[in-house]
Amino acid sequence: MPNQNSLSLYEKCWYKHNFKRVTDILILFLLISLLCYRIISLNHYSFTWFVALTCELWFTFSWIFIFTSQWTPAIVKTYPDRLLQRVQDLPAVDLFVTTADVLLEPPIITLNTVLSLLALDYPTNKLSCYVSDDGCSPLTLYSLQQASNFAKLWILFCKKYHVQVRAPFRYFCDEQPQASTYKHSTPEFRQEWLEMKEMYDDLSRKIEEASNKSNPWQLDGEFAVFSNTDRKNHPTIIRVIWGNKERLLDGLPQLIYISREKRPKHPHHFKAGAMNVLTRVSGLMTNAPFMLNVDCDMFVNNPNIVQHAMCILLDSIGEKEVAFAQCPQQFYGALKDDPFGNQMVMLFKYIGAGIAGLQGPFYSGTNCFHRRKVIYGLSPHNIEKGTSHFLYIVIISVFKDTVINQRGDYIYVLYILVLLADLAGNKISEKELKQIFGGSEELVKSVALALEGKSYVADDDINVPKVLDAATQVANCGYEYATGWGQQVGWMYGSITEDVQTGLTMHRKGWRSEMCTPNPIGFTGCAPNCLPNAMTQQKRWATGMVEIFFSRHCPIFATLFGNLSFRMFLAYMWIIDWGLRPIFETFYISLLAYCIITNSTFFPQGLGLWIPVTIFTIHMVYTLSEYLVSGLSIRAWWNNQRMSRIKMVNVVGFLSALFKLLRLSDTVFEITRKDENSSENGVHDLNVGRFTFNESPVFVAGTTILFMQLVAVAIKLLGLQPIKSGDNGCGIGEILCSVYLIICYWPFLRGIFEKGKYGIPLSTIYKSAFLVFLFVYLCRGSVVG
Ligand SMILES: O=c1ccn([C@@H]2O[C@H](COP(=O)(O)OP(=O)(O)O[C@H]3O[C@H](CO)[C@@H](O)[C@H](O)[C@H]3O)[C@@H](O)[C@H]2O)c(=O)[nH]1
Ligand SMILES: [Mn+2]
Repeated sequence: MPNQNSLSLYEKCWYKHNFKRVTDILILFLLISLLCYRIISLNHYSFTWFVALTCELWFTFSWIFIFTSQWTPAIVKTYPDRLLQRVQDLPAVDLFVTTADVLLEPPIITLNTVLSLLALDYPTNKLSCYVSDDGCSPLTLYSLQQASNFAKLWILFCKKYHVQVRAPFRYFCDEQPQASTYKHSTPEFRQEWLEMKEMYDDLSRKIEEASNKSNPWQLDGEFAVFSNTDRKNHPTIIRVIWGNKERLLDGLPQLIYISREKRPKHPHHFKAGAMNVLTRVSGLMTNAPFMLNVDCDMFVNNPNIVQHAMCILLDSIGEKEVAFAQCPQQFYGALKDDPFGNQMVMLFKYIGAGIAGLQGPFYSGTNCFHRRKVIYGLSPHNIEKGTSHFLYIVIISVFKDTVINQRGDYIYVLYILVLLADLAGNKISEKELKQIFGGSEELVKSVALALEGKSYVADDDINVPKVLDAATQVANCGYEYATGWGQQVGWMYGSITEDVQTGLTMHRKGWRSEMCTPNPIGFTGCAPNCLPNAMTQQKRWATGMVEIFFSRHCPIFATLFGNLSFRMFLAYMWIIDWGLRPIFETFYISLLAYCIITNSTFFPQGLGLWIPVTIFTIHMVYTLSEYLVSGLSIRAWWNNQRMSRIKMVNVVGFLSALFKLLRLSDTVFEITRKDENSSENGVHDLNVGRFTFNESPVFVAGTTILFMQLVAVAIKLLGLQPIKSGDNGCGIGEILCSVYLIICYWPFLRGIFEKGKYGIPLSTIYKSAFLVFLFVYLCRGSVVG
């Protein structure tokens, strides 16, 4: 029997989906045939054929991104029992929670997430929880203070009865304790259960009352700092809600509230900015070598999740190669049959596992365990970086003016410093550290120690003026000026999908990442539960991806000049394609309507028509079979098919990134609304899952597509198409596709005739009608012309 100490703490197993591979290759083959067909039938050459060829070329690329991403899926198995045998003294972990708006993210949700973190099955003296409040709300601070009183008893209760879900609102959502799920269903347990539930109800009532209090909130005593503050204009506020000076094993993990300074005209970089402040403040207070970050709605679903993640990060190989351990995102209270296509079950199952089998999962912004030193810019030791980094320096020098932002020269110097330091074996002098990490002596000291893998604690008691002053300094908005934060170190700036971009910089340096998927899964949160929220989230992602593609973080550079593996590059292109593909889809869909309106054709003729028909049929049948095999319904499959059409025309995301690139406007991080009981109140509601609309431009795009197809089909039915001599008029293929799109957009069609939130606003209808009028006019013009 092998020695326990020689066994690895986690294992990664690759597996094959043979049937999937065959289907994927078949589709690729058909796509390439279609391209060949286009090219050899150049005698049809026209503008429409050129547009069709370009779009189909892109769709083929898209397919390559997808199928290479899911070609070699892998699964990771972790062994926490081996970890506990081997590691006597578990490392400290700083827990970060971000919240930004008390209306969209009710404090009761944040509080539940915090409670679930405080109750983790991990030595409590090793945990410190930092809550960043970009909303600067006294209500959030108040809720956390109230929570800390409740937390002591809650933690005891959870540990005593091995509660799995430690977010009380989920645990108590049943009126009765579910006896079957607890071994300890004794009278004593039932009694304690009732007491805890009562206490939690009290707590939530208190917070609800405080939320409903008329404005302004009573700002006296401890809350006086919040008077005269605006969420966009206020000083730094840091409160140690619970310090654990003695570092008692059975105490409460430390709990710290931070609202970073905000001033108008100062860039705040949304979540990335908040994460960097959390990193610096925690660097001064606890400086744990590992950090977990979660969105305010992502509560712990497996109390042993830290041990599982540590198996990956402390493993002898993982230690040298793995930058972060990412837990998947799963959602509670899922609506039946996934009407808005945002549960992403299949996506995680196939592509998620596939990418995990490459250089590792993307960092997805939440549920992720990071190594502090990697966040501080360290590269893996065992990667040969000599030549590629030298090349990188040369390239950066050549493209300095175009690739690097306005603070060009300064950032450039920093770049070279970091790269040279990398080459010289990761030794950076204190002066250079100061240039990169900013002017705080204490922070620089703690960074130097963190980079060497040593811990640093300013003071046992974090609640003393010395520590708080230093922490306030690094949370102020001027601190980052002319430093490397957001450029070389910390969470990266420049894209509103800071997560993908930050993960990419790590992969570029040659780090790997691993998926951490114990059973039960580590975290659960809430997915958008109405169409406008789902579309806004999609739009944000699309924008962020385009921002990354057109920046110096573009994966093409990362694979050419960095250590991003080629297949990982294709995987990144798969996600970036969320932002690029809508453009091609929109052109393709418009082409369809154009051909019907002008009585022309862009589909292949004769036998060639079978190519797209076969691609479509195989794809539909195969995806359906995947859904059924995974135990999902036909309805769920259809909803996802439909939503992928509806979301893909979300060109608005692309356009807002384009406007930013052209410096016409700036992008905004629109926060996703979180609801405490997204499912419960919907179970008996027949309207749950029904499409609702608002004035958002994303609906103008959808309504325009629908009108376009309706007009096209009407023109065909009414025989208003121009007469064409010869046989190259519009055929059945175009009509069928158009009808298919109308079926996908059926909820929009209903929305035109509905009132209130179920109806598409008149202003949207007018805008779309105008656009379609223009489109038809131009189409007709092109025929006459
Ligand atoms: O200025 C801001 C904006 C957002 N947030 C926080 O960032 C988190 C993510 O926002 P959310 O609206 O929940 O984003 P999601 O739609 O869930 O987006 C996903 O994608 C984002 C990037 O677009 C990542 O940042 C998220 O972690 C990831 O869950 C939340 O906790 C917010 O409180 C801030 O702290 N400051
Ligand atoms: Mn979120």
